[in-house]
Amino acid sequence: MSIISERTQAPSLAVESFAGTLDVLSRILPARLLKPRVAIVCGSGLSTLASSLRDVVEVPYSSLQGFGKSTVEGHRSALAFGLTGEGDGIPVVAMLGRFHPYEGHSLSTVVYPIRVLARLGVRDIIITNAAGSLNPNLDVGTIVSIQDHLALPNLTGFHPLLGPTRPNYPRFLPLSTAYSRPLRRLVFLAAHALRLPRDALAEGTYAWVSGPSYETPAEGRFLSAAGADVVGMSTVPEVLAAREEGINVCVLSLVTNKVVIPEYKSVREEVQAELAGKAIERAPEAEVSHEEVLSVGKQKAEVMKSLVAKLIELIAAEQEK
Ligand SMILES: O=P(O)(O)O[C@H]1O[C@H](CO)[C@@H](O)[C@H]1O
Ligand code: HPA
Repeated sequence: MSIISERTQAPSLAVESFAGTLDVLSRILPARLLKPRVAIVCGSGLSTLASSLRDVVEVPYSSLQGFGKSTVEGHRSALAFGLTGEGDGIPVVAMLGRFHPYEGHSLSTVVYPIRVLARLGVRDIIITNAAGSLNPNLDVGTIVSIQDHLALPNLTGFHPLLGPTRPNYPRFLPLSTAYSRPLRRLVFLAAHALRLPRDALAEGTYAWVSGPSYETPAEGRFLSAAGADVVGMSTVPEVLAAREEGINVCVLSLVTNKVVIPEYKSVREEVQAELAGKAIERAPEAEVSHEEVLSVGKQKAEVMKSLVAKLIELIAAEQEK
């Protein structure tokens, strides 16, 4: 089996199921919710980002052809359609849970919901995730507005856009402006409007790794030396599909942990000191866990939620200009 068919499934299969998915949605949703103006993808532990929407209609992924099931704790499996903002409200759709390749989903399944959102008319997307910090200046709890990515899987052949050319899709997608500068500007204006402290929001580069293991110290050092500020196991495939569909992309990473990059202390010297009867100082060995990731998501849910809500208001105002 070729790399392409093994890794991506036939893209045409997914394309054929759009009609069924859109038909289900058009039967379930009231007209005012059927054309969302902005989409949110909720990262690990961040499904509450959609909890401030009103008049919500939740559509389980299980009722939508082509959607998988999210199996990761902290991810639900439903689309939430609702309104935000004052007056008539701004129609928004939130993905309560995403698919990661490490769960066993093909890359075409991972990005399928993004392609559905495009067909619902979404023009701007806010993709969120939980991420580990590789940059000593980015503390746990910081929100990072992503300006670029480093995707080793893409560079080595695990890429969501592999496959035959399709009509109306670019063969060679440019990515130098993938992370919309106008949207990143609105992120900082939203933070200003909310009077968030300066260090609550930073800018940085996201490294995509396949997971599901967290990074070894050497991998952490490698990604950091290569220019990445945060690392995670999602988002980049969604960004690529969104850009291919012509959607403007904004990514917000919540730093949930520091990637463990200790200074190596020689075990030989430690043993020699021990044998010589000298006192030895052992640094505690740290490990990251998904529980820690979820717990920071929970603690920071409110600030993320208000930032996303304000950002949607600003995006909607721009769309009307
Ligand atoms: O990127 P999201 O889905 O927020 O989740 C992040 O958290 C999980 C690891 O704790 C990984 O799936 C990683 O990508
Ligand atoms: N590494 C990879 N993905 C993650 C991390 C991490 O440290 N934290 C949250 N998602």
